[in-house]
Amino acid sequence: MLIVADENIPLLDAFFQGFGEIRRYPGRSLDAASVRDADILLVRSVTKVDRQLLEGSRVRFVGTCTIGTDHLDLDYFAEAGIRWSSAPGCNARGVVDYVLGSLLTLAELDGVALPERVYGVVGAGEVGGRLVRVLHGLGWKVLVCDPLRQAAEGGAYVSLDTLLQQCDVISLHTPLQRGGEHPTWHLLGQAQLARLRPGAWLINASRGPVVDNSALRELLLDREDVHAVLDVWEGEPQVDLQLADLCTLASPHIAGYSLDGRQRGTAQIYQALCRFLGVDEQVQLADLLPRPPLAQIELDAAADPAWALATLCRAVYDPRRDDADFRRSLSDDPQQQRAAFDQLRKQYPPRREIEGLAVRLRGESLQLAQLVSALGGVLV
Ligand SMILES: NC(=O)c1ccc[n+]([C@@H]2O[C@H](COP(=O)([O-])OP(=O)(O)OC[C@H]3O[C@@H](n4cnc5c(N)ncnc54)[C@H](O)[C@@H]3O)[C@@H](O)[C@H]2O)c1
Ligand SMILES: O=C(O)[C@H](O)[C@H](O)COP(=O)(O)O
Repeated sequence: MLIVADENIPLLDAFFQGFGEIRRYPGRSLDAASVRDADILLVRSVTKVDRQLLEGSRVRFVGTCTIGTDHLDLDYFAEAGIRWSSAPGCNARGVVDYVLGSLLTLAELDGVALPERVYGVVGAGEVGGRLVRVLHGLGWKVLVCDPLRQAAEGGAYVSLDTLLQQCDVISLHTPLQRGGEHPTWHLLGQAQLARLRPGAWLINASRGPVVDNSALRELLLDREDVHAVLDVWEGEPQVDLQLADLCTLASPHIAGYSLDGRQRGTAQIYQALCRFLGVDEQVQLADLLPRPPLAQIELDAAADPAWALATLCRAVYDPRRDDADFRRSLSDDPQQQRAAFDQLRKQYPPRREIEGLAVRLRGESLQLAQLVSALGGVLV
């Protein structure tokens, strides 16, 4: 069996070598010739997998080691009888950690207390749902907009208009949908952006085109009170340099790039492939994932909760490093800029997740215990 795979999928050998030959390619250069003889195709988000790529090939199964599926032509897969799998939720926690780290930075810049802000989460699936649970656990006020879940479940969801009107922080977690009943392409266009509250913070770690990037650039030129955090970009790896400059935090689509999340993505596709082939799983992620470098944190029960929150989050991950690396990489030469975007992602340093962080409390503090549990930490 021949497996053709994006070279940036971690643990390819560990999970897939038992199935046959693995041929690796840079994801952006995968073409019809490289996949023609493949039985199995394993990709990341940078490869458009459609009729043009697959027609005439032997590919029977496509696995994308990502949450997003907007790069897959699922209608074509159905027509051609090609089975597929994504990796739902694999790196959702990494995105939550990115949002938390961004909030901490924005709060310091604006001199505001995070519990006093009203949070708006757009899209409450794997990522947004986890974020809502963390924010609720911290006792902060959260409004959620998810018309699909609202229609399916009812409950306390609000419209995007209400969210924009009432929330100081807007965090976007929808898939990229160009059509259908609830399209998300330019969900935040000029009209919606103009409704951002004074001093609003906008975070987009979903897909670039969910926000009209030109409209956001114009807004930021006009509204110094607004902070934007962008991890994803319209047209990436090409980035609007002026927009990047106007963003308070900017990064090259790495919000979900925790080591755990990336390796989980591979593991989930391995499991899906085993199901497709009807074979038993031989490899377990738990045997491969290294121990986190931060073994444990000890907090005194008298610690200030705001300080404890920042300390716990930043001990694990601080997006300011990614912002700094990204800004250093930006170049007026478009080719160089695109290459640097991909390079930063390819060489992304190991980063772990806050969930599971072991925390010892010296003394008793219900407030700190609740904070640790809201973050997904484990009290030891
Ligand atoms: N930046 C990154 O590194 C990174 C990492 C992981 C996921 N993502 C992206 O984040 C997004 C969310 O991922 P997820 O795993 O939570 O997806 P998901 O499918 O689990 O959840 C998406 C939610 O959005 C809702 N939704 C759909 N259309 C909507 C609309 N018009 N308005 C409001 N809500 C709407 C859906 O009902 C669903 O509950 C995706 O675009 C994914 O590709 C980015
Ligand atoms: O969809 C996802 O899972 C994320 O956006 C993920 O971070 C994409 O990573 P990539 O496939 O571009 O390496």
